[in-house]
Amino acid sequence: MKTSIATVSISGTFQDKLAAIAAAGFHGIEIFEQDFLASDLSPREAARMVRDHGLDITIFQPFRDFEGLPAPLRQRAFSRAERKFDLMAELGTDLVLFCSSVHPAALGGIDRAADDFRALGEIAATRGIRVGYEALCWGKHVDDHRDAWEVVRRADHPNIGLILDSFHTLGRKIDPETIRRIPGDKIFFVQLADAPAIPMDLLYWSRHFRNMPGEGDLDVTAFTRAVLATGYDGPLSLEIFNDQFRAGRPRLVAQSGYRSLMALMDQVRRAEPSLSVPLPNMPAPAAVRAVEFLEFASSKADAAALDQVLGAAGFSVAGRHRSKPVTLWRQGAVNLLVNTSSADFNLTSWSTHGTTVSEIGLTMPDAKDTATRAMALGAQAHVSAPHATGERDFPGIRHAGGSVLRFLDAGQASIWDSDFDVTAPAPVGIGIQRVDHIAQTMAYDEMLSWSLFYTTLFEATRAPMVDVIDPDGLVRSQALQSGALRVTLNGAEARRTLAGQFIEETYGASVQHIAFETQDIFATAAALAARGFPVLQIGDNYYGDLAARFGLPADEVAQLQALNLLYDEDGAGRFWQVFSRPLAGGLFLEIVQRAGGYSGYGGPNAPFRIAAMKRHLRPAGLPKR
Ligand SMILES: O=C(O)c1ccc(O)c(O)c1
Ligand SMILES: [Mg+2]
Repeated sequence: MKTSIATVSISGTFQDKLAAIAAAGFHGIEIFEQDFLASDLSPREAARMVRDHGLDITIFQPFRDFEGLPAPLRQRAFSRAERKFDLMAELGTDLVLFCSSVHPAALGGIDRAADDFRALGEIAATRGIRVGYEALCWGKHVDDHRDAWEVVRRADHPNIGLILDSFHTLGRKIDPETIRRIPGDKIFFVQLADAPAIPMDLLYWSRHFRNMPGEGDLDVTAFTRAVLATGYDGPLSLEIFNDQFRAGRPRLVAQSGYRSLMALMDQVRRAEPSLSVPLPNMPAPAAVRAVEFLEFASSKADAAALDQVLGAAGFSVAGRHRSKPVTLWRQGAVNLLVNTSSADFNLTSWSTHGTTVSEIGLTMPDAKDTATRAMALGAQAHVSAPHATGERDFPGIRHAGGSVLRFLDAGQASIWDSDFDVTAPAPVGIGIQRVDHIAQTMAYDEMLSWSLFYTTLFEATRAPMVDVIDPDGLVRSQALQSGALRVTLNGAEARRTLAGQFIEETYGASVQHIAFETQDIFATAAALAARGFPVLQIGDNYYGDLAARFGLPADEVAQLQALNLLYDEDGAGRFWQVFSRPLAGGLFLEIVQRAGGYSGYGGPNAPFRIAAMKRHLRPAGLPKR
């Protein structure tokens, strides 16, 4: 099976696109005519450039408004087609996509269209060209793959075949099972795209909101299963029209395309084992057992401030790494590592971002399996510096903002025995028991990619995306959960938002805050205040509104206010939060309590929290910028 992606899916010049697509591991590209025309390459130069990147041209597209035209428009459409066949000869490609007509003068009738394609097939045959017909779901007369197939069937010409595009089938809610009755050898090409379930005009939805399979809400897996059940063994090609991708980083978008195709094929194979899916086996996705540790990259001088905050949050030093200047801070089941090494990856991370979360250690049912799956999905391995004797090498991959995800084994001896001298007994602490969630900040146009990263690598679920109102712009938040791991991805569209500032000031660090869980937030918050933890002060207006919204008794509101706690409820339960002020670099901490199965993240409180942080960052008395 060949993997392919349309040039329209990736931003940049023709050359940028090719470089990103080749680096991501695709076999071929669909040349979207506009992308070629906009370059100043001759067809032969373009073809050479494609070959030099080790890629094939899988198809040339689109040719519009061909079938069903009356004379003299019909003759003109044929000569237009012949000119494109000339161009294809120079490009060295033999397959072209004709999409169903939207021409105002086009006449309906399956037989009329079939006659046009049969005549075209005769011309194409003399040039060794094959023509595929695709139903655009907004086509004037043909808007359904079943009608397009009927046109192809009646054209009855070896050089005329069908092209299927998951968007046009699924976007129009056509049952993909109907594909199973089409003979596989008459399907010339297959395009894949997903899209979020937002009701809107089909054409507009298609041209702006498509995304990679797995990033949206369409059942691309069912579509692909039906396609492969026909015996089709041609390319599977991503054709994604998306405004963010057009503006995004070519390499990241191409990588997520590759990841989405691999994960899709893996899903297809697992759902329908009788299908032949020509792809090497990869281990199944697993749920995260535990967030085993978070590691901060810092320096000797910078770590002092962090140490102070961790101490005030009830953590204490429980041990040290055997061979590196890494301190283990513990409380409950939370392990925080503070690395002050002036070498290797730690130095790179700290000098790029300042004190930053450089590694997240996750305990998996089988660490090697997770790492193998990550690599099969196109992840980059993180190569560690040589280890001292006795220390183990845990597989790691590159993650957002240049950080590392490290996989540890549930079954094996613990890293705390092999790599650390754990000296102190389990510290008492102030009630923090585990990591509740990790909040990662990124540019808005990277959110879909990182969300796909989690949902394809792990057995994970994603919540609906929510909007968070920052006084200076909108931040989108996407929560994901895999077993014990909860993450929130925050996408900053505006630079002056707190999230946008964080990205700018840390040169693109990822983890903006870590939330810990306690079972008694009132006791924990009181201890924080007593220990000099830099608690974020929440404005009085918030508490007035809280009393009104939830009908809380006055003494309870007063207690929340005294401790600077934020409060929320959902259908299931109750939720309390307390935040630190932004620490140097903008990183901050949160402590939460969940009761009765509350599953959110206090979204309604975010605007108040952000406003309070901004007041803190811009203290009264300083001139406004
Ligand atoms: O939006 C379009 O016009 C368009 C063009 C070619 C395609 O393959 C397609 O799916 C859509
Ligand atoms: Mg298409």
